[in-house]
Amino acid sequence: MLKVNKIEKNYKNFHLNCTMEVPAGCITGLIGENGAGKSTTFKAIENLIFLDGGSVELFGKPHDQLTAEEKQKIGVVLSGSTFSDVYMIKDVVKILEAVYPDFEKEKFLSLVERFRLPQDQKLKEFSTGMKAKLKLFIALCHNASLLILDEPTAGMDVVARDEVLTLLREYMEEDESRAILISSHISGDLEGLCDDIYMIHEGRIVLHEDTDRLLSSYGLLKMTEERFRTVDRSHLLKKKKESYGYSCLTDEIRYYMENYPDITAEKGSIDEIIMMTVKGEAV
Ligand SMILES: Nc1ncnc2c1ncn2[C@@H]1O[C@H](COP(=O)(O)OP(=O)(O)OP(=O)(O)O)[C@@H](O)[C@H]1O
Repeated sequence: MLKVNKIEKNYKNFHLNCTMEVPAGCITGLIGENGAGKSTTFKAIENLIFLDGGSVELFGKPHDQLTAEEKQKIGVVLSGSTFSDVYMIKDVVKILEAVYPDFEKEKFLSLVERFRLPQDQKLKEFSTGMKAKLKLFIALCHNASLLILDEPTAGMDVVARDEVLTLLREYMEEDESRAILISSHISGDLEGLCDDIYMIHEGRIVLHEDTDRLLSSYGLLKMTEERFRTVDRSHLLKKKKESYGYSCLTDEIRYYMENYPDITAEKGSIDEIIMMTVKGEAV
């Protein structure tokens, strides 16, 4: 449904070089620290910035050749974008009715009620989390087949984040041919939601993995220096020197558990896997 093929974007101190794919029926996550290149990737997909190289395909077509109807099939949350502060929900509804032929007004208003957004206040009086929910409801309410969501949970508390993740799961359950690309720097949000996860660091994709495999097969191994010298390194991805020897990231934790009982093996959290992927040394 979405193919990002070796896109490049050069800023003064930043170079993006990214390849990724979002198939129909999948929720794909993009995770990375501040400044890693998530928003730049999303803007590139949305054709909001000029590319220095590569291409983006949406629904099998170059992204700059989509018809108005095809563009309506994409629901977008981008960081920063919002309506005028003086609008109230009823004004937003009027605009959405004019912009989207497929605008689902009843669904939109039921979400506004379900998530308790105030209908008698101007947007400038909305909290950050309320504004973030409003942006997401707009993306969800014009029957899009692909959602491109840049940090949709930014500014939300734990309860609101959980509610929103439930909403996204419901959206996929309604029609399994849909797809979602979602970014976050909070790994917990993506861990329980996404089918696969891309990690971006300094503009490059440093890891792409099925979420189940990431959680079941990746792990951290702790071993003495002596063991490190003799261990089979074919499934070691990164290493880090420690006082006791080495800690290593593996994508085959069971292999080491079965064959090296003297090695301490721990299933890593996604945050630990990211830290080792980014900060660890090549083996
Ligand atoms: N218009 C621009 N001009 C120059 N540099 C830019 C521009 N837009 C982004 N950058 C730089 O590109 C890099 C990536 O920024 P980007 O917003 O894509 O990161 P991000 O992963 O979305 O970060 P965050 O989690 O903080 O939102 C940063 O170093 C940023 O300073």
